[in-house]
Amino acid sequence: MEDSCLIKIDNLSKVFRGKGILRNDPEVKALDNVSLAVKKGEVLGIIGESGSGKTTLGKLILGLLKPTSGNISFADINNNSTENGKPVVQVIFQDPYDSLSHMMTVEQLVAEPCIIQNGKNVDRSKIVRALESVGLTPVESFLHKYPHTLSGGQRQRVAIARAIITEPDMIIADEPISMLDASIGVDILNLMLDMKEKMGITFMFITHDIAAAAYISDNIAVMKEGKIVEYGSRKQIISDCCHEYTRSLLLSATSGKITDENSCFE
Ligand SMILES: Nc1ncnc2c1ncn2[C@@H]1O[C@H](COP(=O)(O)OP(=O)(O)OP(=O)(O)O)[C@@H](O)[C@H]1O
Repeated sequence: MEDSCLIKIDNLSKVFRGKGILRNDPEVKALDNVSLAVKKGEVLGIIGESGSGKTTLGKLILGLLKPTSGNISFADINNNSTENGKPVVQVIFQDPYDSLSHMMTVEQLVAEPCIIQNGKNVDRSKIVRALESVGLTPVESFLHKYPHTLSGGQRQRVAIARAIITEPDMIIADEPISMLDASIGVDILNLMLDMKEKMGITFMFITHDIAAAAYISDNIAVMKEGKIVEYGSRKQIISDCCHEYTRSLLLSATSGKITDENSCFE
């Protein structure tokens, strides 16, 4: 694996077997021979319509699903946060209300991933730092709150604080802004960019919204029916895409308003 590479995916396929009592529902080939490299420190946008296999790809990287065939290799990171030298990969989901326990305070929610990872309590200062980094300040006013008392954007910030407290090498953000108002969504994208710059975190940004992908990504992979149909730098995908499907996503998303100058959200 090249030094610049954090994760290398080779010929990865995932077939979901038929469900139903007799397992006679048709098989679904959710991922079809996908090869892709995630580079250290980049934001890699994964875009495609519903059902194109984006979430399945994320779940395979996270180890939540087993591939039908193919291989995922991880760079040897040798940091202190893992025993096996593999990069720490965390996830942020679409619906922060669903992914956060309603019975836990913000302090407990942010501490939990560290307790699971290390089996011991977390320094309060670490929780405070994580909340500060995601802009939930003054921290004291958030520590004892429950998720239902927070706005959607604040809940997503708690979800991000939960991810960063484990000092991840990479975060898979699966449609993290699709349930938020546009301006709050841009704040979350800017927060992710900030974390990339300041903490060196690599992001895989899964979205059906090519405008959001264009705003934040260094490179973009376009998925259709389980395959990557086009891959390139943000500039190549926005200004010089080759595939008809990418062109149709660009047109339908913005009526042609996306440019290579990050202007889609301005
Ligand atoms: N556990 C499962 N069992 C059977 N089929 C599944 C399962 N998970 C996903 N699929 C199917 O695999 C295909 C890809 O799904 P996936 O969720 O990866 O797509 P997606 O691009 O993330 O879509 P969305 O944006 O709607 O989440 C779809 O046809 C979906 O119905």
